[in-house]
Amino acid sequence: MSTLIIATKNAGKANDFKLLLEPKGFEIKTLLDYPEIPEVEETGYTFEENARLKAETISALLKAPVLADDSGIMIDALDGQPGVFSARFAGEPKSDAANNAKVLAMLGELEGGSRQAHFHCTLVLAHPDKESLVVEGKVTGEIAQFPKGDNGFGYDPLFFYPELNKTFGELTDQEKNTFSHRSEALKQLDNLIDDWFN
Ligand SMILES: O=P(O)(O)OP(=O)(O)OP(=O)(O)OC[C@H]1O[C@@H](n2cnc3c(O)ncnc32)[C@H](O)[C@@H]1O
Ligand SMILES: [Mg+2]
Repeated sequence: MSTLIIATKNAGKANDFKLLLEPKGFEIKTLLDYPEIPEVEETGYTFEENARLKAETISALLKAPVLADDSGIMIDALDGQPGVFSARFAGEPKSDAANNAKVLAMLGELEGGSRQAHFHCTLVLAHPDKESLVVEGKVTGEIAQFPKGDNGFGYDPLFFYPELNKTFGELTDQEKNTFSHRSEALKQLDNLIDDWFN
């Protein structure tokens, strides 16, 4: 079985990756299993720059294959904000509740059609001796008028997905991992990963 280290400390993402990759035969570890690894500063201005920073830095340190995810939510009415700054949109310390409250306050009374948004995910798979692989995925929806559902993490309770008439916070793990930006990106990676590993 191949071990794959995910360069994340986000328990919600870690859960998504375990559900998506363990059935494919990978043993998944995350930075929660390597507390000695220092924080990688996300100094990039694009998802790809940040995902590369996380994957390539940790892969060099651990001398092992490492997958990193940089993701976020982009809201049309806010010119794509919070985007790359999604994790800390409402400042430090990072708080999902404060981020969601800030988004709702900024959108105010805007109606459904004007609340379009999408989640974006860039994945970078790095190896000390190989060119990194880069893939991406997205999913489109709307920002709900108020948070709904306790599942998932981050902006999931605000992200209304019209196809299922539910927010991502109301989806089961399996539903989220069928339709999410992360699963879209992993489908792209799936076509490439076997060749890359061998
Ligand atoms: O960098 P790592 O350690 O992976 O964890 P992070 O939470 O800081 O992750 P990012 O830098 O990629 O920031 C992504 C933010 O975008 C939001 N986000 C990304 N994917 C999401 C998802 O599937 N559901 C809800 N919110 C999501 C959430 O607020 C994340 O904190
Ligand atoms: Mg981060």
